[in-house]
Amino acid sequence: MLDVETIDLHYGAAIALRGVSINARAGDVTCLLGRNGVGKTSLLRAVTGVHPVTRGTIRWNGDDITRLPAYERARRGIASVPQGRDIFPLLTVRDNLETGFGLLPRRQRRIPDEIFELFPILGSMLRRRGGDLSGGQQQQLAIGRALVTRPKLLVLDEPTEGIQPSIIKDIGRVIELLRSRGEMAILLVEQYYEFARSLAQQITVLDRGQVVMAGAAETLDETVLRGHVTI
Ligand SMILES: Nc1ncnc2c1ncn2[C@@H]1O[C@H](COP(=O)(O)OP(=O)(O)OP(=O)(O)O)[C@@H](O)[C@H]1O
Repeated sequence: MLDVETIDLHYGAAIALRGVSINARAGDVTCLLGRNGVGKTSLLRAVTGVHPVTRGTIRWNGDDITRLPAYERARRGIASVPQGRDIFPLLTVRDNLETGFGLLPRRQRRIPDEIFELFPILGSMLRRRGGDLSGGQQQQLAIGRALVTRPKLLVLDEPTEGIQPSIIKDIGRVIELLRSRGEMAILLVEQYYEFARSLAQQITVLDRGQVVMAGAAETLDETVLRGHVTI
């Protein structure tokens, strides 16, 4: 279980998050919604340890991880699928998948077959360079790469951005499958409202760095929710 408690986050003197709290538990997709620039990516950076918080606490399965470096959080099972995917363009698909091996004990350093069952395209493209893949294929690779580390918290930043509808459906199916096993917490940032709504058990809405709405997806008023996320 992830517990983010009243965090602030700054870029220099500018405040990007103010008193933000959010939880994410195994078996749920927790979706973070909000317009452009409200702080969604900043919250994910705080969780993954890419950017420090200036106030508040982040706990993971009861441990205070607020000051832990990103690699130590990754080692504890927090994996990230970043916005823009960050695929290494000159490395092959296999090499991209293997970049997570450093976190794993030696005996676990193999790519689970399951990743090729979830994303068959990756199996057929293992020797291709990452940069030669389409945007949708790169997104699948980014998710596959995160799964290689056997995460317990999967953090996804706008996985549908710039992706064709058929691959969006595939990605949605994979997220739902991973969730349904009940072993993984999934924290999803999305701008594509219907996609988010169809997957989420919990929803938190940010506006100008603050939480303006939060709760179980079915309890939130659709009209108010849409009002917060549409431009
Ligand atoms: N590295 C940075 N340095 C300075 N300001 C930043 C930096 N990254 C983000 N910001 C600012 O912090 C605020 C929140 O940005 P953030 O990227 O977290 O929002 P977001 O909700 O993820 O937006 P988007 O949907 O566009 O990705 C914005 O005002 C943004 O300009």
